[in-house]
Amino acid sequence: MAKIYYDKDAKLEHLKDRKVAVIGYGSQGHAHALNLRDSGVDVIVGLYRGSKSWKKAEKDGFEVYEVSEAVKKSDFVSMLIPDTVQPAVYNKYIRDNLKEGSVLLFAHGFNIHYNQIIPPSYVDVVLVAPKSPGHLVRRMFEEGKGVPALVAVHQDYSGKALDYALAYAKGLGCTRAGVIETTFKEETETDLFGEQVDLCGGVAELIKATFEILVEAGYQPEVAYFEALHELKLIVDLIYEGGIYAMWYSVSDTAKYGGMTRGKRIINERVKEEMRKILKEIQTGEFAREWILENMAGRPSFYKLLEMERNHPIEKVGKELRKMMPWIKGIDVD
Ligand SMILES: NC(=O)C1=CN([C@@H]2O[C@H](COP(=O)(O)OP(=O)(O)OC[C@H]3O[C@@H](n4cnc5c(N)ncnc54)[C@H](OP(=O)(O)O)[C@@H]3O)[C@@H](O)[C@H]2O)C=CC1
Ligand SMILES: CC(=O)[C@](C)(O)C(=O)O
Repeated sequence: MAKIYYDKDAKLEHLKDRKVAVIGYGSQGHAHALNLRDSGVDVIVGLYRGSKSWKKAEKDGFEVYEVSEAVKKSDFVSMLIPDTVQPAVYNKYIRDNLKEGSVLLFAHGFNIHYNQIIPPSYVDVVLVAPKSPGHLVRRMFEEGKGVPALVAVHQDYSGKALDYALAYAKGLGCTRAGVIETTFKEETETDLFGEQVDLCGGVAELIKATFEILVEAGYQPEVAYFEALHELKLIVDLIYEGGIYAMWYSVSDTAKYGGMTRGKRIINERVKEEMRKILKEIQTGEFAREWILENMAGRPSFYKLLEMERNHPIEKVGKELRKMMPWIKGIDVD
């Protein structure tokens, strides 16, 4: 059984004399900066000139500096910019400004695990990876709750790297929920696998396929939306609250029988074989190389695919129907 760390196992005092430079102010960056400051940590923000996040961070009351300046003014650097730009920004603005004994923190292990960033020997290198989108890291903290996280130590120059990681996780509110110690390898490979076959990729394709097949069979798009997407949230909440069995317990016997017999025809052995191939591509670095090359080429496929997602018919139907549900907070995507 994994060792799980909670509030009692983490001491914010380890950050008492530290100045944390949160580099990036996006999904994770804004949440980390706000939660840490609310936890009494001294936080500044590092961005690039012209960043649309600069004004947001200033409006939230942070001192904002260009990345190199923020690193020079700090002894704890939190890398919360996109994985794809981290190596270039690190090499140009961070590496030569890191003080001996600084802590270099990541929220995803990609660039350390695939050797895209090689830190100097005189710093601690740690991971604090919230298992949640950034906006919920903030929302749950404000509600007095927390999201679980993974922590890992890649390099322990000070002998206290895990203490710093746990203190940071506590500052985010993650030790309220529980924090598991892992490795950069395990966090990276499981996170990539989950977001590709389940959380993002798999779920999105299942929702769209359900919607498309119902609509092409002549059912109303609105009915298809409620079945394929809206109700999924309610079902997943049941699973979140009490596990898959609690969901079976709560749905009708007809849904139990239909789901237990037909679900295995969807996620069948052929599908599982494809999932194992995807995991292999992650473990061998094949996916990482493909993603790095896609970015070096200017993201030709990435933007085309994203546009197709944005223009899928389910988006138009959903936007109209969600207007009828004012309790849905919504996320500003423009
Ligand atoms: N999104 C999530 O929920 C999760 C993300 N992570 C990890 O967190 C890290 C940050 O990801 P995420 O929060 O999603 O990133 P976002 O894309 O949401 O935010 C990126 C931030 O970095 C800024 N930025 C972009 N380029 C540069 C640059 N060259 N120099 C300085 N700042 C820059 C952006 O400013 P501007 O907008 O102005 O360009 C923005 O403020 C990644 O390692 C990711 O894997 C981990 C767990 C979950
Ligand atoms: C929220 C999370 O951890 C994801 C889906 O893996 C990500 O956004 O990188």
